[in-house]
Amino acid sequence: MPSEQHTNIKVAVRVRPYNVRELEQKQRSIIKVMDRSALLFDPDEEDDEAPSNRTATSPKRMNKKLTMEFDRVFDIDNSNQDLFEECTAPLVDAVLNGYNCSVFVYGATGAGKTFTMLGSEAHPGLTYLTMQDLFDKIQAQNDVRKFDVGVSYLEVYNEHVMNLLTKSGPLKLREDNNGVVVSGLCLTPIYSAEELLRMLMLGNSHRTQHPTDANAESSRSHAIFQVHIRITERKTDTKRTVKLSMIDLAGSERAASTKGIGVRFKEGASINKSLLALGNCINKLADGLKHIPYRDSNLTRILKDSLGGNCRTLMVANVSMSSLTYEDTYNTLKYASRAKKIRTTLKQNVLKSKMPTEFYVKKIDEVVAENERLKERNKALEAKATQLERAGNSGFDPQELKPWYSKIDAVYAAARQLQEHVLGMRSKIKNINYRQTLKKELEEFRKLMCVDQRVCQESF
Ligand SMILES: Nc1ncnc2c1ncn2[C@@H]1O[C@H](COP(=O)(O)OP(=O)(O)OP(=O)(O)O)[C@@H](O)[C@H]1O
Repeated sequence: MPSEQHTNIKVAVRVRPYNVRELEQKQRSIIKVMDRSALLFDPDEEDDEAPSNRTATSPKRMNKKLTMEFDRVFDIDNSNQDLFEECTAPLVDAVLNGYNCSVFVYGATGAGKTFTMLGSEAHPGLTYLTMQDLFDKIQAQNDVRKFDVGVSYLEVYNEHVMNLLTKSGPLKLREDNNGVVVSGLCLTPIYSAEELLRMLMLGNSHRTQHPTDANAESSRSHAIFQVHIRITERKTDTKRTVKLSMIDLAGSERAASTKGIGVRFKEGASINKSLLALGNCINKLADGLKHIPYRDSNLTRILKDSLGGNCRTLMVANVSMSSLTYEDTYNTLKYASRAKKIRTTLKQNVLKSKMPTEFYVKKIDEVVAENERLKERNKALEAKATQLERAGNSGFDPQELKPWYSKIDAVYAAARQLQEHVLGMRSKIKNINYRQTLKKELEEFRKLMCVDQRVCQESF
């Protein structure tokens, strides 16, 4: 039986260094990293390492002087590699052990979410490092396990769910027994790390970006990169399906801080609406409430299983240390503190694929054998009854036969029940075989569709 454990969402905070604009404006630092897991928000003048940085334009000091604890705090000199080694490499092991995992980055525009998730050529981000590690580990286990890997890359832009890997219209979300499903989304099969990273780059190039005041290359959509892996144990044919999701959320800035107008304002409003819905879900989950309003936005519908489902989740809260982003940083840290309280339930995903049929075949053999045995016993009892009847005709008391008659009736009833059971089992087997045939055909069809799509993609 797969075991079940409860665990809290892990929250890491990453502080980014000053950018040129912040340096030019000589802003004071509103974050002081205390140690590996604590920071001081809005420190006192004497805690402030650069008091001379204060200018007349600096926002008024609020003196919150809040000490906040997280699972890990990464300071300005920590690299993407540091985050990978401490936070996402353990998730790769968990995925290969059959647990769904999610990583999402949260923070204001320009706070370093995309830098953390995607990085650059010189500083590869978490997605790149994690995928590389995943494929290295897959390669190392190839002798004992077979891996089928498929990826999808979606963006939620103005509440529309778009496929970043193929050019198609908005996709619809629907719910089934396995959770929220994106209708018409076809996974792209992947056979190597290079191919996977190519898909990632292709998706990134399709992502909606526009400059804002705070970030020249601001991502205006939420991006969800998912790797679906079917792991087959070569020895036992036991299968597990697991999912690793890497989510780069759009900036959580207040609409006013980016001064958007027209289309940009609509974007900002939509981003804020979905992040507000995310905040509501985080608050309710942290309070342990039963009803969580996932349906309030497409983003929260997609993140449902990462937040409240069967998933090991890591949230990276990105913040800048500059007082220019005082409110946004404070809000991000408040969100992150709330998220730390969310508990998820972890179950190892195990799907026994061939077992049920074998199991039922064995069971039917047992039932048929039992039926034969009862028939024999029945025959013997009938013969005995006839004998007794004859004996009764020769002066035997018929009352003595009564218990034998009821025994015979009971045997008949048991035999009838077993026969019904056998019929039931046979129809179950038929159903299973039929379902398996359909599944195979569906997989073939999907593969064909994927090949078609890739051919189309390549020819564009
Ligand atoms: N830790 C860091 N070290 C060095 N540079 C960084 C770091 N974090 C972010 N930057 C730089 O800051 C700028 C903004 O970062 P990024 O695009 O990642 O922000 P973002 O949070 O994704 O913003 P948006 O929500 O607008 O997309 C980029 O030029 C990026 O290279």
